[in-house]
Amino acid sequence: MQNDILEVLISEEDIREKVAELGRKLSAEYAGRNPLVICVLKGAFIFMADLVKTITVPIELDFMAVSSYGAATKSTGIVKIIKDLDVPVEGRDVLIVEDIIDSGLTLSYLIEMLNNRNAKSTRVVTLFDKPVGRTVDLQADYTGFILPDAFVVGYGLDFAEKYRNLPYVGVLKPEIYTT
Ligand SMILES: O=P(O)(O)OC[C@H]1O[C@H](OP(=O)(O)OP(=O)(O)O)[C@H](O)[C@@H]1O
Ligand code: HPA
Ligand SMILES: [Mg+2]
Repeated sequence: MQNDILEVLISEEDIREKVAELGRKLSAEYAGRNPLVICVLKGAFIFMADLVKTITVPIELDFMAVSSYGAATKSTGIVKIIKDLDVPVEGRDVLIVEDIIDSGLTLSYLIEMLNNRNAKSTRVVTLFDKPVGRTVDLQADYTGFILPDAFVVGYGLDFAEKYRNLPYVGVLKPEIYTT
């Protein structure tokens, strides 16, 4: 698995520090409130698990599974809901937890859905942001790292369902996805 990585972009230690910093900011933002924290599966599962341990206000969790990449390195543009939320969001302060914002299509779809369901507030925290990939105008409220224009894997991020369990984020060797 490690042999398929061209370059480590962000180390395990750098991720740990950044997650703790985001947790401190979110704890301050949500002081006195009880947000509903939504994990966008599958990619955000590791970030979600690490992040919520650093948030010091009471929260509730829910999970949603959406997919638009499949075994490709470009978004299909079609956001497929694989699992919807279990609880209503009406009147709730919602925090969406994403691993990466690339084209922005997944998030714009989710934000519209939550607005239609009358969430009280919707904020987004993403660990990674690839601004050059954007096809829709959209920004997270909290961002960990800005990434260059390369397909990355690890810390939850996959290529064709592999590499999610790498503890760091790295660039995949192009021959892995071009052959
Ligand atoms: O901004 P975008 O271009 O929409 O890309 C970001 C989304 O793509 C990935 O999910 P994917 O569809 O690969 O599903 P996965 O989380 O199960 O890997 C990632 O986890 C984000 O949810
Ligand atoms: O660079 C990426 N890697 C893995 N999954 C992704 N989904 C959007 N961008 C990426
Ligand atoms: Mg994926």
